[in-house]
Amino acid sequence: MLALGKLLELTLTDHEPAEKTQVTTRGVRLRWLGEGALEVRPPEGEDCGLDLLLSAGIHGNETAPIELLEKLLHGVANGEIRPRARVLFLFGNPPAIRKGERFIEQDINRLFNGRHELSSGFEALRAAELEQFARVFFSKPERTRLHYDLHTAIRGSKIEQFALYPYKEGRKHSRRELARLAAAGMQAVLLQSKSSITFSAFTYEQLEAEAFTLELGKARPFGQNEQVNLDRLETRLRQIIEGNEPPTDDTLDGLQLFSVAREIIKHSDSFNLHLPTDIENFSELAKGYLLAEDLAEMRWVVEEEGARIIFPNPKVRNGLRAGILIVPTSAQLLG
Ligand SMILES: O=C(O)CCC(=O)N[C@@H](CCC(=O)O)C(=O)O
Ligand SMILES: [Zn+2]
Repeated sequence: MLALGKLLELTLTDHEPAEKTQVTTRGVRLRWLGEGALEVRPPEGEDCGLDLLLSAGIHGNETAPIELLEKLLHGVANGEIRPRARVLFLFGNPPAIRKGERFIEQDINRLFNGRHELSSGFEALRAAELEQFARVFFSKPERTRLHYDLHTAIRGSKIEQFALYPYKEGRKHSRRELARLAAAGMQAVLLQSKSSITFSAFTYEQLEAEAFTLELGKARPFGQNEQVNLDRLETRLRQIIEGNEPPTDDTLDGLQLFSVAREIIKHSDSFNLHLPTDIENFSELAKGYLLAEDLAEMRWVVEEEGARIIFPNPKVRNGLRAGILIVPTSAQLLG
């Protein structure tokens, strides 16, 4: 296999390859762009016109998605996968991956869409660099742009695999993309209704990509991911990369759709979240339930019918989201 196919090894050992570009026997070009960043270009004449950004390790302890990207990249580098799409592989936070931790100083997935300019430190610089990798990659005109940012969650989930679909004023969520996600094994999609500061929100809002955060199971260390079944996603990604994806029907049967009712923001150190520490994502909360309290007698009481909670986390920094209250929605407004 070409040495550049071992991007994870290079990243884990903090090693810069001597040779930055390598070409497979099939004429596929691999180019190392910087730490944790590798571009794959299909041979001239075989390009199907898709630019696919695959990122993982935005949170360093979420290893199953990193292992999946490593497997796909090995397939490309040893000639088993024949890419017809341009692909950018990104490992988001290499120092955090090396330490097996979510982040070093601060959550990099709260520093996109310009937020890094208001901050400092390693993660702020890396967020700016990731934005630049993505901006350059998606700068070619008249091509289709797709970004999957792969994650696993801190806690277990009643719905194991799901996507978060960013929001941009005036832009409709695509039914075709939802069908593609269902075919890739996603069981639910959360349709966002406001701008955000995550990596997928950046590529969706600023670079005109179709972009998603994919949550694929529970975060565990490298080599301990047998319970995270990524077979359907892997199959679909291979097909997308090879440009031989079977057509999807647009019925969205079996795909549960949710919208955001409210984001729970932690305002102060007095924030108190009234949920068991082991509560699973998508747990239902009854109307009238006192979900959280903060200073100045601020109370978060559930008012919505069918409300569920995802990503509850009282340990986030003040000013950040400490959970999302979601409700079921319909496919009516899809484009
Ligand atoms: O398990 C958790 O609480 C967080 C899992 C995670 O990292 N989720 C992403 C979602 C990004 C998005 O909202 O699109 C995150 O919180 O960054
Ligand atoms: Zn994550």
